[in-house]
Amino acid sequence: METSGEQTAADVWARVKRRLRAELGEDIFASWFGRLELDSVVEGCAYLTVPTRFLKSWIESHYVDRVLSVYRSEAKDVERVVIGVRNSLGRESLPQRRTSDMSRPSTPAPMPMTAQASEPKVPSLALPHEERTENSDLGGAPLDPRLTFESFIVGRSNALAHAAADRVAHAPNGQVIYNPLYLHAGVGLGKTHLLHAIGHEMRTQGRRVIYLTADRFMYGFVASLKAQTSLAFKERLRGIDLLIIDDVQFIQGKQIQQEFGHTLNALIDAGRQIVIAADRPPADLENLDERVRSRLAGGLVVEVTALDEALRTSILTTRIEALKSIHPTFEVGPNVIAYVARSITANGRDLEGAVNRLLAHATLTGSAITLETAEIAIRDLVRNREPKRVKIEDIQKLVASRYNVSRSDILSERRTAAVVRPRQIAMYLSKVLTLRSLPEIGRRFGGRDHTTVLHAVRKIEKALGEDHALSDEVELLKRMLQE
Ligand SMILES: Nc1ncnc2c1ncn2[C@@H]1O[C@H](COP(=O)(O)OP(=O)(O)OP(=O)(O)O)[C@@H](O)[C@H]1O
Repeated sequence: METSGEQTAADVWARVKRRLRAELGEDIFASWFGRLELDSVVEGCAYLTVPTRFLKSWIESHYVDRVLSVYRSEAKDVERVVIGVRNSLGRESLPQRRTSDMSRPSTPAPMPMTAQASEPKVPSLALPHEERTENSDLGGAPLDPRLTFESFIVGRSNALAHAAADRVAHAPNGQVIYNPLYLHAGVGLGKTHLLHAIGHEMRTQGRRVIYLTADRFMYGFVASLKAQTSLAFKERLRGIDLLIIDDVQFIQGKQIQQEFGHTLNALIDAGRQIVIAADRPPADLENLDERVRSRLAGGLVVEVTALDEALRTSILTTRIEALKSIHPTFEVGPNVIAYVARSITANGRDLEGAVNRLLAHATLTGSAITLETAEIAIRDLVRNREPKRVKIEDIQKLVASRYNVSRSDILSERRTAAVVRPRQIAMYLSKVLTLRSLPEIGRRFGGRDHTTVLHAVRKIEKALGEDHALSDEVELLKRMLQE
């Protein structure tokens, strides 16, 4: 049931979006804010979500101050804006596990899927009440009760990471081993799962554990700076046994990085265990200072590689078995499991989504899952994984909106610097992201000659090697176009 409070927050959010659209213009708004949604407003913090990490990092690095100031002009009590990524398949959809920890709020059992199945409810970013203690004072995020060692399936790709996590979590006499333990992997391969598992395990041993995402670390620090309690923040972190930081690649801002470095040093020197996860190895964390990178690399660095078919099959089988305790009639034959394991290769999150889609079909049709129904049920997940075809028109639109020119400027004869550079970038992106030939690209850029396109491509290639900011920018544009 909606409360009037929720309605007010939704009204404010609608006004914020209207203002952003008016201030930034339709193009920019549609490119970056069209999929930004309000999750909740808790204690002066507006939690907003977007569907991809890329959008999150883009908005954070380019627009977060703007969003906050517009928000504040509509709602004075909002002091912070935190942007999270909506889990595309929703963590809620994990099977409910029986845990001994009955004090935690139980998580809803998997929902039968309906037409909204592919866009399930966004998990709330707000902390459950039980977690609003020491953990929330430090900006800590709750641990998901479902992400435990018991529910983690070990296979070739994650055996080393699992063994290291297990050793850290079960170290005798609170010993500190591999400090920091640094896990890295692509999206959805189980890093967060292992971090939470370590956290749960150490909490059950009565150890003091703080789990922070990079956002929470940054906002925790900024908030305590504002309140002039940064010393206390550091000191309190030093009083814990285990600090877990997830998605460390998102830590940005000079002062925050420094603080992060100090915190690492202080905790490691004080013999506290640190466990970190990121989407890349320490050496590739371009945002971070060299000293911090080498500190991160100084413990044990382990990569989780892509889930192989045997592991995918085990994850699917275990999930389906777990769901059967709630939906006893849910039957999925080994041939269907094998088909799903072969088709969904990307990550654990998509496997979870596939199982939920199978459950939805089984529940809605009341019949057993066959290969044909499985194929229909997971079609969108399989299709989404095919590399996206990028259109030149989309490149032109995106680049134009990014550089505040119009698409017709890009196609025009105009030769002012404000137009030439974006045009060259758009040509370069067309060359590297599409299969079009140089003459074809030239034709689509207002009927230009192929040598003009070649010149633009070479020019941008050269500039990318010399200008890091440009190279980051172009990389972001590429990712945005390919998402
Ligand atoms: N080995 C595994 N056993 C069981 N579940 C797994 C395993 N690997 C991944 N999963 C599941 O896949 C989903 C995604 O995993 P997780 O959130 O840990 O990924 P991640 O590597 O942290 O991804 P991201 O970088 O997007 O945060 C979770 O539901 C997790 O439980």
